Amino acid sequence: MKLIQGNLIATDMKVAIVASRFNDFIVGKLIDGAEDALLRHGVDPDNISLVRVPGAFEIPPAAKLMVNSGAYDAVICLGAVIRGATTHYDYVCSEVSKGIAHLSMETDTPVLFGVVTTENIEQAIERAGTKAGNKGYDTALAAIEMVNLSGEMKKIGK
Ligand SMILES: Nc1c(NC[C@H](O)[C@H](O)[C@H](O)CO)[nH]c(=O)[nH]c1=O
Ligand SMILES: CC(=O)[C@@H](O)COP(=O)(O)O
Repeated sequence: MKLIQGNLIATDMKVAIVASRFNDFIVGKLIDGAEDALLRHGVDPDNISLVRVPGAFEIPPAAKLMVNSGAYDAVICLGAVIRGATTHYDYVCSEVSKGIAHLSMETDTPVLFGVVTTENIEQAIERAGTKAGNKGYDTALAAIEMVNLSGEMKKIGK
């Protein structure tokens, strides 16, 4: 059986991070985690661009602009949506996940979903560098793997 998978080699990668400011106490930690993963896997700091948007709802349109620039090997989307007292949470989560998923399907550029969606602030803190790890780090690793995998899949049939 021929296994096709991506390595974690990132030395020549150009990466865009699109991160929302809402709940920045959490999102800032996700950005730190993503930057840590990228730098420790060899990405040049000058090849990382950070775009800040107001809230998670604004991530998909900003990510689309970064994809369409053609300047990046991957686009990492980071945010923190924490349930409040109304159904607003459900609509924001639904549209952000749908928007990022749709974008990832309409482009060959890997677009990664690093938006934590939690019932409360404690769950968000756990996923921003404490007992449940850092979802920003995890998402950046997935970006590196997908860029490598994309390169491998382009060799198929050649
Ligand atoms: N409640 C949260 C929001 N709400 C704001 C929206 O994302 C959007 O910016 C606004 O509706 C204007 O279009 N955003 C988050 O990222 N996290 C939340 O918990
Ligand atoms: C995820 C949200 O939009 C939420 O934080 C908004 O809070 P609320 O539902 O209390 O207005």
